[in-house]
Amino acid sequence: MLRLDGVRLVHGAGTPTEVVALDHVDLEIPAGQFVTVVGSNGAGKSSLVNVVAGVYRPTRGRVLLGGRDVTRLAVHARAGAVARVFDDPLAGTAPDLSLADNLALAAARGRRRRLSPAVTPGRRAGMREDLAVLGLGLERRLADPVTLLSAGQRQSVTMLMAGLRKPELLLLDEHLAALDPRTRARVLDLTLQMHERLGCASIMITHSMRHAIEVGDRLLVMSRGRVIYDVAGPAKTALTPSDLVDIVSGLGDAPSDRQLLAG
Ligand SMILES: Nc1ncnc2c1ncn2[C@@H]1O[C@H](COP(=O)(O)OP(=O)(O)OP(=O)(O)O)[C@@H](O)[C@H]1O
Repeated sequence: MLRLDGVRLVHGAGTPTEVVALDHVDLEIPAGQFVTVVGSNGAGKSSLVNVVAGVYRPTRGRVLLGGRDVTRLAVHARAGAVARVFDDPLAGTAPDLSLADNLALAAARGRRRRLSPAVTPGRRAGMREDLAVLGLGLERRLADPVTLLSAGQRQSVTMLMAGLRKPELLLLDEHLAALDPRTRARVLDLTLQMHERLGCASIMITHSMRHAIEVGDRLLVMSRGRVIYDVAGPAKTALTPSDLVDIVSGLGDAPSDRQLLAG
């Protein structure tokens, strides 16, 4: 379970370029829940994920993971519990290392490093099995540097790597954005299978209104650093993309920033 208590994040505090990226964010996401997040540019979606991942320390408030206060833990210190997939398919893997080495590094993430051969024959067999599940023939390419793989193949491998450490939390930062429609559908399937298998909490940032509505259990809309709309169940599935565009752009039924401030 992920919990944010009164999280505020200010960049450049006290300078002329001060920006309040997150403000009064209170959020609980139980294990097993898949949450989609939408909002216009600059709404605070990446800031939310960055605070949860430990990239930024909140100016105020707390972040709890599995009941543990991780607010002051650095990215590497929570890497065993939090996995993240970025929008750039090239960001999640080390390009010059082989597929096998990338998988070995991912499996070791968040663990104490030991001086032992990274890829034993036994581990190689396990990697082939894991890769075969992707259905991309990558189980025959363990020795290839990942730079030879297509964007969709790399993002699929990144998803696989994210799941290897059995994280409590999966952060998906527009991870489908750079993919063509067919690959996008395949990586989304893989994402949902992984979420089910891990039983973790997942947060998926998207600019696709259709995905935001159709995927997952709960939908959050962010605006100016706040969660202004939080919907689940039948009310979520009843939304249309056009309703959601209205809410995101401040024309719909979500409470306005003015109402939130008043309340
Ligand atoms: N490192 C930083 N330094 C200063 N300001 C920042 C920094 N990171 C984000 N911001 C500002 O914080 C606000 C929220 O940005 P954030 O990236 O979280 O928005 P977003 O909803 O993810 O937007 P997008 O959809 O464009 O990615 C913006 O005004 C942004 O310019």
